[in-house]
Amino acid sequence: MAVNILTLPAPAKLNLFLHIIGRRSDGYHNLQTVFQFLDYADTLKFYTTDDNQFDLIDHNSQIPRDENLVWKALTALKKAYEEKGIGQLPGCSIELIKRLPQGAGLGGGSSNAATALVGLNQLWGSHLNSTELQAIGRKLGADVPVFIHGHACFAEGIGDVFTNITPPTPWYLVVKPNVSISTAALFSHPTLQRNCSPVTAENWQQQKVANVFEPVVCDLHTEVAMLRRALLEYAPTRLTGSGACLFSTFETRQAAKEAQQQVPKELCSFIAQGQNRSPLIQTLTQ
Ligand SMILES: C[C@@](CO)(OP(=O)(O)O)[C@H](O)COP(=O)(O)OP(=O)(O)OC[C@H]1O[C@@H](n2ccc(N)nc2=O)[C@H](O)[C@@H]1O
Ligand SMILES: Nc1ncnc2c1ncn2[C@@H]1O[C@H](COP(=O)(O)OP(=O)(O)O)[C@@H](O)[C@H]1O
Repeated sequence: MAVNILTLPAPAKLNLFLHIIGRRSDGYHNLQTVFQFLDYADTLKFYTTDDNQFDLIDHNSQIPRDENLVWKALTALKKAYEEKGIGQLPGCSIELIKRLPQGAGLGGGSSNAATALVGLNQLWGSHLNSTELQAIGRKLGADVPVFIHGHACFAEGIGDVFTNITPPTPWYLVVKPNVSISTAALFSHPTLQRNCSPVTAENWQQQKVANVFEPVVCDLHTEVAMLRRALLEYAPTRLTGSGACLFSTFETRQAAKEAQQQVPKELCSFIAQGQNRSPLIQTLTQ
């Protein structure tokens, strides 16, 4: 009989701002951004298996197993353990319970991958440290390392070099317009601003920062532009990552709730509080 041995959250992130400061020879872009985690998450449940095999149980994401970042993380970590000469890993089945919308700029897939790496590493004997897990995660996606890092931070490089910060923890109303956005297509869009003046971990809040994807996404999708204008009536509002989610910032949950009531019902939306540490890391260090 399969036994549940570990349950971990895979939280959403917001990019409080996002600047591109240059293009790299490998096709990636050098960014500056601030990552903050939310208390809103997918869940990964880890089970023992009777036959010592590996499996992914995924009832609602519709992603083929081989393309699922949880499966890719499991495969990559198994390989790293084998390379270290640590053989005969205990079988394990991971159940993925999704709440985060996809293609949302909330990093759901990356967060799932990071949580799988951290959880499996714990189950298999914690042979890799955070830096080693981040190196494996980076190959799965630029956004994976920050979820392993686990602290709110100012990030540079491709989004994988971190300086911890303590941003305020307001309430966010997060709204996903009904549009689908490809991160890769946006990074190669001709009108994207790629030469922002650098800011620092110390001064970004005093500078006029923005998300460079926001004007491009609003030009491509009028529904995002309209929703942004509507939300701006209630609170400061910005795109997270490459979209499509917008987030509005409130001092109280009540104020966020009142604004949520004005958002058209067909748009998926939720209220979450900003966190200075990822709920995943909080769980592991309690
Ligand atoms: C824009 C951000 C901001 O946090 O988030 P999302 O909108 O995805 O949430 C990330 O940089 C997205 O990271 P992630 O989604 O992991 O990117 P990857 O899978 O590694 O790459 C997807 C595509 O984006 C491009 N890419 C990504 C990161 C980066 N610093 N420069 C890039 O040019 C890559 O060339 C690739 O074509
Ligand atoms: N477990 C997963 N959860 C969400 N998306 C996944 C997962 N595995 C693979 N993906 C793929 O990753 C892409 C980006 O998803 P996600 O990380 O949610 O992006 P974003 O931060 O851009 O919203 C999705 O289009 C999806 O096809």
